[in-house]
Amino acid sequence: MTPLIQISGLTKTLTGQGEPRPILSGVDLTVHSGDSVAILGRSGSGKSTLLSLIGLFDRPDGGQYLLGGKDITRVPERRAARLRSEEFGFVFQRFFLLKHLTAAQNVAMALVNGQGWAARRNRRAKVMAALEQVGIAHLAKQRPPRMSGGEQQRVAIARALVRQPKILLADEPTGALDTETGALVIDVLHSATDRGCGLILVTHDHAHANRMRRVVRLTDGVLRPEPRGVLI
Ligand SMILES: Nc1ncnc2c1ncn2[C@@H]1O[C@H](COP(=O)(O)OP(=O)(O)OP(=O)(O)O)[C@@H](O)[C@H]1O
Repeated sequence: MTPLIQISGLTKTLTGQGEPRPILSGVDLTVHSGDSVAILGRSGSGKSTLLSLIGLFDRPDGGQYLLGGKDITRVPERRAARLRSEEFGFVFQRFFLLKHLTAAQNVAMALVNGQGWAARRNRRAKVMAALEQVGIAHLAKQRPPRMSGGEQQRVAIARALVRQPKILLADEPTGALDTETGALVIDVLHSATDRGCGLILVTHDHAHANRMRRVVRLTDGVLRPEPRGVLI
């Protein structure tokens, strides 16, 4: 079966104010439908940089990136924007919810606005299904300031899932949560893979990483498999 994501020899050098810094020097990564991969690595090793390339927020300098078998290594921004919204769901450490909107309204923000009663009914059904999927349908009318951190992150995950993305990219999604709540959020993210979604999780938490099918470590600009049980 064609992999969802097939990355080979990806390179990226970042040019800030100082000298250009090679961050990725030949990353290989293949993700299939229903796969889950945790990316570990010390702070500054380039995990977020890699995720931004996978999520098409930026382009690599070299290597190849195939999405569903199609070469998107140098995709122009217009098509990248469409792919970002149609193929990917994003979850970050910060929840980025609008405080004055309810949970359901926050999730609905991710859907294209359609006019008329049928479009509204369809949108509402999708929103409720996404909230149901993350276990907080009962909080649909609640606003973020009255929700716990874990509940807010689940709203953010529902927002990422409502368009039924093929790939879920999560960058430190438990960074702002306590251990127990974080584990629950990892459960919710992982359950998306049961429906065929591919999940890439960047985390510092070894226990959370160990919940994924595969664990890799970004060191010296390349991804290496992390032996199970040697997570320190
Ligand atoms: N736009 C940029 N220009 C120059 N350097 C950058 C830029 N963005 C990030 N960097 C540097 O690139 C390196 C990799 O950053 P990145 O955020 O990808 O690491 P990370 O592994 O995600 O780190 P952390 O675990 O702390 O989030 C860091 O040293 C960072 O300071």
